[in-house]
Amino acid sequence: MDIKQIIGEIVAGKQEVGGIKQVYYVACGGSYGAFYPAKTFLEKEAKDIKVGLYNSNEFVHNTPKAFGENSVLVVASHKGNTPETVKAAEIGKKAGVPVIALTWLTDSPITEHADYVVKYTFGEGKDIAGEKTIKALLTAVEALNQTEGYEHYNQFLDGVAKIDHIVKNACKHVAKRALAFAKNHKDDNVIYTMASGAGYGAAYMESICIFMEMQWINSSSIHSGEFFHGPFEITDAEIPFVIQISEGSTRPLDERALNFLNRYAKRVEVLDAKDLGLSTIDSSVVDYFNHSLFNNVYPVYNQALAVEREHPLTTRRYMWKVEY
Ligand SMILES: O=P(O)(O)OC[C@H]1O[C@](O)(CO)[C@@H](O)[C@@H]1O
Repeated sequence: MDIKQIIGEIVAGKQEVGGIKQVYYVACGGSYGAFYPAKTFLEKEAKDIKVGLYNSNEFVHNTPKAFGENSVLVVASHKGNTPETVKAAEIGKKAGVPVIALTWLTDSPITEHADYVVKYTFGEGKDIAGEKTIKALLTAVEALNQTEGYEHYNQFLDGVAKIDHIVKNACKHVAKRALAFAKNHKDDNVIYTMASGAGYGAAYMESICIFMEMQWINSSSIHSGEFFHGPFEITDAEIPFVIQISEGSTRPLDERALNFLNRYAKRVEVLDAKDLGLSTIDSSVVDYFNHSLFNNVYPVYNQALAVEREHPLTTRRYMWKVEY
């Protein structure tokens, strides 16, 4: 069953009780970040459907009161075995809420508590349109289109059809810059990321899953709009930033932050979605494709950084090794 059919079945099943009123996205770490575009999509485009994005353990211990007969729960876990995400799915299943599980390993614990299991693409040469981020977005787009209606549905599907090509070209485009970045930053003990809008999740993932988890470099993902409300005080010629300049409605926030960095910082890596080819996607929907672009361009930098620092991306000292 594809996502359109899954949502169709859920919508039909909820007709008697008043339809879908809330969609909850629940996951941890990289999977949590991948839900960011779906969350921002429903926040902005839906009039009647409410959306929640939760860390799994927060959802388990602080379950929203509205979670119930009008809800849909979408969980994601790459290997399907993160205990708090499995628990969140179990809570959904027990409450009779339809649970959609996005996972790469379909033979995993999370699938025991899922009504619908959706496998996504992953790894070398993957189809970007089949990734977790786009699958999650499609649950949001279908939920909206099949209830309130979504005027830019066709433009969105056209964006899905274009994203793989755009991302693969962009990765080639940054290859040289990524090598230079890796050389320039190999000895840094802090690198900040900055972003806004639907693409913010990519900056969050780069900070927590790559710089902190996989490279043991201090980091924080600063929201471009929030930069001027505290973080900008740490700016100087030595402090490194990676800034995402998004395409779409929040671009002015990113440009304002970049203008400031251009005056007071010296070590700024600019990832501009416009330069990277995202503008071929219709402006009515382009916001929601920033994440897929940035999140797939970062690995070109990450591989180069890992080689230069002689610190493989697979190295962990605590994760999956000790009790936590
Ligand atoms: O539940 P998932 O998606 O398998 O995530 C497990 C782990 O993978 C990461 O997303 C990346 O290693 C971590 O943040 C997280 O703890």
